[in-house]
Amino acid sequence: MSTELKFITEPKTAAIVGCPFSGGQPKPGVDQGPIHLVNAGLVDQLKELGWKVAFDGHHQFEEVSASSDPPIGILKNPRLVSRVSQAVAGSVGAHARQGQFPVTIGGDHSLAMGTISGTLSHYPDACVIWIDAHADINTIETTESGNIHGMPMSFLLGINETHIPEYDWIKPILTPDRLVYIGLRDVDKGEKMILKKHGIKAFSMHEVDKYGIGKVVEMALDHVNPKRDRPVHLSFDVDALDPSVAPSTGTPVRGGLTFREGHYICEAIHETGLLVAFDIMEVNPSLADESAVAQTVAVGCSLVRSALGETLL
Ligand SMILES: NC(=[NH2+])NCCC[C@H](N)C(=O)O
Ligand SMILES: [Mn+2]
Ligand SMILES: [Mn+2]
Repeated sequence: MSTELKFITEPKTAAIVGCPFSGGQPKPGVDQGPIHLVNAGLVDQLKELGWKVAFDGHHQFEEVSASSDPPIGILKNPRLVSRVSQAVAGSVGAHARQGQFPVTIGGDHSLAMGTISGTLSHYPDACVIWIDAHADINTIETTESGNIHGMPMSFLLGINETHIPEYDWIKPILTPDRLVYIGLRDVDKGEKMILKKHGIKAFSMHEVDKYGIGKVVEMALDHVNPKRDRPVHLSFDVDALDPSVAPSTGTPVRGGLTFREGHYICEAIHETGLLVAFDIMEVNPSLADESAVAQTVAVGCSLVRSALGETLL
């Protein structure tokens, strides 16, 4: 491994948190993402990098019947999404407390309510670097789709005006200055207003084009981690990558990160030594043909390896 991750205890252990879950959005298949990533050899690849790997199967989430989970406002599967993320928060938090490095594989991005809550339960001053085509910060008031995978940040920041008791378990301790985005290019009108109102820093594809990815990652770190002392949670939605690089995902948007730009982000953040958790989300193996699926799964695995210290030389 190139750099030591300073918050992680020896012998370095990566805990795979497999989350076969699709309830935060309507397209079936994204729940199969984690199974494909593990079947592609992710565990052995991380061992090859020098990690001990803890993986004892994918999460088995409780079932919540559709009839007992009617929409709240227009939010779909609100109780199910909440309970699943609460369970994930428990696992991620437990691994973090043991000094392990949780690698959460989704599943849709609503799961980040769980992963980030878990990280913050052990590292309350952690910052979040969110790599995505989307801001996923819609509130109960602004969401047009009602898909909760477009909303996790609003719950984590505590900026919803409407109170939904089911989500009371989320402690909104993340502050807007400890969140930064890279890769945005499909941001809803309401989300743009939220980003402005709270002064949340975002590097869209425009800034990636303008400054180059090296400078953008440096500026992003300077913003959320000026003294380079805060633990970093990196949440990576594969749709941040261009659809030519990662085609098998539910909400692809053209004009995305190249293969190298995506990997560079993971490598550079690993190099800080501050990384404490990584999510790879929104791989949907039932979208696109077989070779496109294999390509997307392979990219998912290689992003995880980069975040865990794989270097080119
Ligand atoms: N995790 C994702 N892929 N999110 C896509 C969100 C799309 C849209 N902004 C919505 O709120 O529905
Ligand atoms: Mn996205
Ligand atoms: Mn996302």
